[in-house]
Amino acid sequence: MLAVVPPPVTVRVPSKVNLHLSVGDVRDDGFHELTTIFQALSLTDEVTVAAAEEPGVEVFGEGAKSVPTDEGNLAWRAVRALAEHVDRAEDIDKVGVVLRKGIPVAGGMAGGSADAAATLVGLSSLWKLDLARDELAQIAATLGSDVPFALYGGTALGTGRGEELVPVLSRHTFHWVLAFDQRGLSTPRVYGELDRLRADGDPPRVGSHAPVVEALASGDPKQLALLLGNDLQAAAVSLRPGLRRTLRAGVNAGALAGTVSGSGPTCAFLCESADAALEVAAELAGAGVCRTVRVAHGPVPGARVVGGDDAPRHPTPPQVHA
Ligand SMILES: C[C@@](CO)(OP(=O)(O)O)[C@H](O)COP(=O)(O)OP(=O)(O)OC[C@H]1O[C@@H](n2ccc(N)nc2=O)[C@H](O)[C@@H]1O
Ligand SMILES: Nc1ncnc2c1ncn2[C@@H]1O[C@H](COP(=O)(O)OP(=O)(O)O)[C@@H](O)[C@H]1O
Repeated sequence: MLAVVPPPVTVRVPSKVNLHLSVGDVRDDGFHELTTIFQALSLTDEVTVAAAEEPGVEVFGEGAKSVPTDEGNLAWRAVRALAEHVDRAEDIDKVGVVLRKGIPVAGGMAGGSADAAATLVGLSSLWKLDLARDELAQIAATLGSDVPFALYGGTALGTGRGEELVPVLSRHTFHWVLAFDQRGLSTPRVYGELDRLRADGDPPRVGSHAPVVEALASGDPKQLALLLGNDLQAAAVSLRPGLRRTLRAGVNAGALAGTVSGSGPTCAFLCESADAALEVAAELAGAGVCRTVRVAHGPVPGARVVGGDDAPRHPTPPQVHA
């Protein structure tokens, strides 16, 4: 009898920007207590999970050369974690994962976390596991602090180490320009630099997240722009001083405000409209302060199946290269 091979499953998964990131004390487990507001953006990765004779991960696209393809890849860790969760560890020898990256690697936009979340969704579909998203989120949290958010997407308040999520009402669509830097920044290094800055002095801290929640409900980008804040920004700028110039250039190009995304070095600029974002992107691309510029909008949904390999592809967001 012929074995029935299930068709490959492709999952599209968003990046994120932290609209507000308040870093508290270091906990006993080495993680920092966070209060953050995530927004999922239309800059995405696509992850295909398939039954394969050769198991493993292949990576294409943005920054592919710097992504590990061994056990260090978060997508592969997701395969292992899900397989162990459903008692099918022996079956991972028949799983292949292909990553098509649009999210910059080590860019502060949670690309690796996105791939892990997409792999959980893709493999549970391939294996017809019918697991609730909340169950996947529990596995996701073991893989990284940002992984649960990539499953849900939208706009959410994250607490704990970032993995405890509550949705936040966000009216309308916000338009962003993203400036990718030449090289990535390591997340643990940026948290370490913040600890060092705080030991030496008192870098400014963002206030309460409550006004950000109100601005999101109002849907007014001008109101939100005044409130963007990130405690990790000082640390990212300390490690990569050129980011100061990038942040200035985005605002000079007409953005309402700019922020370092998470641990950086990607800078995210909030714009008044989709047209304004295209204008800011074009001007920023010409300013010579970053490697590449992209436009994106948010909020968008979390990791979701878009079909098999031959399913029609959605257009990627317009891209402007520096
Ligand atoms: C900074 C943020 C903001 O959303 O995102 P990125 O900029 O990396 O995308 C996150 O806190 C990153 O989350 P994620 O990248 O999943 O981090 P994890 O793998 O869980 O942890 C990597 C390392 O970051 C530090 N870490 C992470 C989260 C946290 N609440 N406190 C920490 O101190 C720890 O040094 C940890 O060993
Ligand atoms: N699937 C993946 N995509 C990108 N990076 C990955 C992946 N799996 C593991 N990594 C490693 O994780 C590091 C952080 O990657 P990423 O999630 O893109 O950045 P950030 O934590 O800044 O949002 C990378 O430098 C890379 O070595």
